[in-house]
Amino acid sequence: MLGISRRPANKPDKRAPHRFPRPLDVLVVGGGIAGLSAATVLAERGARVTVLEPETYLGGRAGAWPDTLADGTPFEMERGFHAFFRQYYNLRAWLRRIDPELDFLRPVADYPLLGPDGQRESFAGLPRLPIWNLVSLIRRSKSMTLRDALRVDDTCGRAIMAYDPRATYAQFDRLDAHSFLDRLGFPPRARQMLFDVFAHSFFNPEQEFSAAELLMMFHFYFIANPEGIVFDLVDGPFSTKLWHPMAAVLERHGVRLRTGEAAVHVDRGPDGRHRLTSSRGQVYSADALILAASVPGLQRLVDDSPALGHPLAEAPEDPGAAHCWREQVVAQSVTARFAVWRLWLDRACAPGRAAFVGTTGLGLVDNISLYELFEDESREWAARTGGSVVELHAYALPDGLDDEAAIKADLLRALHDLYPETRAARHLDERFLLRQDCPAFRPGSHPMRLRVDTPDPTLYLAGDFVHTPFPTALMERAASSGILAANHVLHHHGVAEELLCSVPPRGPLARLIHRKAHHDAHGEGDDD
Ligand SMILES: Cc1cc2nc3c(=O)[nH]c(=O)nc-3n(C[C@H](O)[C@H](O)[C@H](O)COP(=O)(O)OP(=O)(O)OC[C@H]3O[C@@H](n4cnc5c(N)ncnc54)[C@H](O)[C@@H]3O)c2cc1C
Repeated sequence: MLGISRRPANKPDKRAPHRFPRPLDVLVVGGGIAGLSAATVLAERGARVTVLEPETYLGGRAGAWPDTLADGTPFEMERGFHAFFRQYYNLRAWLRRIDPELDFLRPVADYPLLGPDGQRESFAGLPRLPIWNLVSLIRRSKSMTLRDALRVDDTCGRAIMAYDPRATYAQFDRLDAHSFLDRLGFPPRARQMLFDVFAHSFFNPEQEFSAAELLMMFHFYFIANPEGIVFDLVDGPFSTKLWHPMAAVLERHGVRLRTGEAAVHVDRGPDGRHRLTSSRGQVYSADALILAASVPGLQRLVDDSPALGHPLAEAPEDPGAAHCWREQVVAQSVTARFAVWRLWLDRACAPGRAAFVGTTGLGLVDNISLYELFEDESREWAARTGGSVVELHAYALPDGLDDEAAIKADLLRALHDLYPETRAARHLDERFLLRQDCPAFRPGSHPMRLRVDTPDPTLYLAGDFVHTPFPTALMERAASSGILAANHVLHHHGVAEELLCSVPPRGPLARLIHRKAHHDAHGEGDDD
């Protein structure tokens, strides 16, 4: 119905060989989701893969490391709570390597949104069919009526239903998400409950976030998502449930995992292959190089490696391509800082609390999760002590707010208001992370967005800041771009690509509204 379903995003050649015909050395820079997914696909096809990761653990921003509580309990601390949405097809297909049934994922029955004055919205029980899920949400929402929905600005309302990878960016990339939502004209309460909370989840402040990128996110998470607006959680620490098993899979395929070792310089060896020097002074040679580092890591490496981006033989028809690519790398940036605060409380939260709630209009806080309700380590600790493990996130922190005590005071106020039973709780332990390493999607930045391929046919990029030719975001973009990078290497050597899947590439009204753009775009799903 309405052409809305999961669909292939590429067409692997079934007649092509499945494995590399000759040995191929590949270096992957970065041990996050993007780098590890690229490494898996290439190693499965017979490439000799080495992964370099400066941290002592794998997983990047979804990583976890060992720590010990004040009471002596060992635990794994993470970069923060992560939601695994059902339409993360490529991430899930990759994670099936560690467990074909994905038994480590636990469905979340509901994730309420809480706002000021006791406002509450819920995603439970919505129809799975796209558009009707949104209509039902609006119909039952207390913050708006259907009449309000019919009063929204025509152009902006249509844009939500008509995402198109060309037309949407052409029309809305230079506008910021805040101005777009102003123009949309939702009643202020509904805007706060249904839109602001969503926009904030991508770490970028609304005023500094491309409206086109926000529209792509609406499309990916709501309008074209055939799985329903639901997600799953990992039932244990990411290290034990995801990255240790994934490391075992990779090592079985012969991948060399080099943690605690960063890439610091890349040039060409006398044989014309990539020659990479690591922070430990090791030198690695490779036929292909995949850079799956964070934005600052990529920029540092490119800055310190003047040869990067230049193919062995410069294409005569495009002699400045490497220079332009290097400028594109410089143009990337990270967005505002965010805070993650995990607390071990000496008493339980009230029965009936949700594992995760999104929040809006309550100060800095964006969400609260109760770890003992879904994560085995915290469940055991809570059962033993009678306590509770609470994590609070605050994204897109205002410029200049870097006082840890002030951020904590604000978060605590919200926790006490929403969960009054925590007011009397003692903090038995805590961990506070203040970071700035999520990519910025500034208004007008789309033309400078990096792609997986580069001017050098042996050099590829991956990461959640890299453009993919079908709708993706966050972890799904990291995994998809990693597999795309691997696919480029496979294709270059005549080997069959890995299948990728996607939600529909365009919104339900896109054909009607952007008929010309659609005709120009030829096949489904590829706007390149
Ligand atoms: C608090 C928080 C909550 C989140 N919640 C969600 C969520 O609910 N759902 C969701 O989908 N996503 C969520 N995300 C986003 C998600 O974590 C990222 O989109 C994803 O992990 C990005 O993966 P990546 O591989 O692209 O980048 P990264 O994870 O950043 O990996 C890049 C790696 O490169 C390494 N590196 C850097 N420099 C070098 C170098 N010179 N040499 C070698 N390696 C280098 C880094 O150490 C890092 O490990 C969240 C992120 C955070 C921080």
